Amino acid sequence: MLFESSLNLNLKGADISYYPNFLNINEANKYFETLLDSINWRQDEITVYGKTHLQPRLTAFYADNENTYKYSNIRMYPNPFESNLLEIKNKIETELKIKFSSCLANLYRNGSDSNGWHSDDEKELGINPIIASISLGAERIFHLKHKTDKALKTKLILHHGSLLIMQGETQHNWLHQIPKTKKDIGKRINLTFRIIT
Ligand SMILES: O=C(O)CCC(=O)C(=O)O
Ligand SMILES: [Fe+2]
Repeated sequence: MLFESSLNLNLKGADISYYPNFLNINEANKYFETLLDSINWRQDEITVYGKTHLQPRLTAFYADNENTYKYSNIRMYPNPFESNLLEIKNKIETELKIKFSSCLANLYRNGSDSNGWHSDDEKELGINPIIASISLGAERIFHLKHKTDKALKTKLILHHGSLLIMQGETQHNWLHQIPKTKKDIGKRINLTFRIIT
């Protein structure tokens, strides 16, 4: 059973579980190497608090429909799914028994790339979205903090081949980020499968 070693974070007003070995090492290595080249990576300009700057990572957006995804004042137009992403999507869907429509991919080129505090609460995700997030490559730290109760925060390392699932009220009550790190680390790919209708 793939999910035998899972961890529920047990956070107030959140439903987050973590599966460190969702992909085995051979699958994880293969997907990391192929997706670095096969994904249509780009660096967009975003506008946050009225200021426009380049996003501190590369991204790409894939979907099996035409629906766009708008966040931080950019609108992402989907590419059709490519074969490796489809394989991973199918594997997650088989395990979770949920269909995803879309995948937002992130490439953190080194420790200077990051993803600032946010919730995935855009209206096209619907209420209480489920997000399945795959990590490949360098390990990065995932920070979580409660929106109102300042005492509540936690962090976990996202391992190569792992799956993190956020669902329920998580995005209402919590923010997450991938901070920069001064460590000399390599590239990390993150794939967030979402339902965008
Ligand atoms: O890179 C990660 O693990 C998080 C990505 C993320 O939060 C997002 O794309 O919304
Ligand atoms: Fe996010």
